[in-house]
Amino acid sequence: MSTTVNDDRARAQAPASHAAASINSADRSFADYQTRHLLPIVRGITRAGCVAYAAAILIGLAADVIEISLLWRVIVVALAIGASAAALERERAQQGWVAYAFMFLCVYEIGIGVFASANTLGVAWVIPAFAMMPVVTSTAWMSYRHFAAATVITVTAPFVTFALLHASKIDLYELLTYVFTATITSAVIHVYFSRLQHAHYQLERKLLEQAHTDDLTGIFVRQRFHELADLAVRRAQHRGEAVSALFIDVDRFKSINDAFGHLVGDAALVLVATALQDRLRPIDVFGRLGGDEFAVVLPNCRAHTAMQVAQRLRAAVAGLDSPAGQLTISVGVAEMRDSAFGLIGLLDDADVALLAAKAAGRNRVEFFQAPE
Ligand SMILES: Nc1nc2c(ncn2[C@@H]2O[C@H](COP(=O)(O)OP(=O)(O)OP(=O)(O)O)[C@@H](O)[C@H]2O)c(=O)[nH]1
Repeated sequence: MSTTVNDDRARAQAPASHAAASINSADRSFADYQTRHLLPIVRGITRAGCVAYAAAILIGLAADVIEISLLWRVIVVALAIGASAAALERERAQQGWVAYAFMFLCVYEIGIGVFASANTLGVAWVIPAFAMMPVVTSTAWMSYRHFAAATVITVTAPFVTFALLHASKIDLYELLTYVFTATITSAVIHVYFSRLQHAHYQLERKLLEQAHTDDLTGIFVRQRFHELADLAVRRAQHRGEAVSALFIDVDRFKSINDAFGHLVGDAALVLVATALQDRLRPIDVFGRLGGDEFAVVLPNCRAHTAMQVAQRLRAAVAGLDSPAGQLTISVGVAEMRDSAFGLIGLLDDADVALLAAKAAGRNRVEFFQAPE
């Protein structure tokens, strides 16, 4: 599953008014989740189906009920079953594997019918196989629509087969009884499995959001910031674009805590984080590194522009109306010097510049000066 910086920002940081806009991306990620969790189940079912068909042929031959003159039919259809299972093994794209799952189902239903046509016991032998199909495949479908389509196939195919092979009335009644029961059972399994899947997906999302965002300020925590910033730096380097970073620290924050208490200190941190975030672009990666330290990675941004952004952020914080009196920040700015440096090198440079800003008196922006 690929997560873009924008998707992640939208999920983790979007205000409620943007919630509707992210519905589509939520749907997309549920489909990704299903591919992650459902595809192994579907592949397991198709592998088991291949083994079951091969076993049925061998048992049929051992029991001497397969008509040797018609053996080719069964073998041809067995190869088709194997081919559609093999296609499913290779496909990961959602549209593709769903299509192959339906193809496998159709070929398998035909395979059961062909098996009935090539053995001396006729349809009686395959009634359990037809009845098992809805139950066995009940968990494989991504939506109620897909499940309904699969049900139409698993219910229709045996009756078409029985009509073509002129099954007796008693066989038809037997089939009807089992397929009816199996279809109801499969619907129950599918509904409960889907609900479970949805609940698990929502829980997974919630836990990820909690793990990725700082509960005080609502912005990315250090680890997530590093992951997304690293991605942004690599992407910029791959495209040959400039990338810059800001290292930000609130000035004399300890004295704010000491003078006003930690609750007011917390409120000041929220004010600062919100003011900074509001002035950044959606593609910028912004995180809290810990305490009163923040960092920003600015993709496609040269030193000159990064300095302007930093000055804008500094001025915005200095203009905040805070219960802790005037708040100020110091900002260190650096532009990626050498592609071999990577994110860590870039942040190190910005950190050195931040120390220079602190040393020069705070409430300042300093650019990293590379040693001669
Ligand atoms: N209220 C509050 N305080 C925090 C939090 N995390 C860290 N701190 C405090 O933030 C202060 C950070 O101080 P420093 O950055 O070391 O120093 P400073 O006072 O800001 O001084 P300079 O950085 O040199 O300007 C410490 O006193 C921490 O206890 C938090 O989540 N809430």
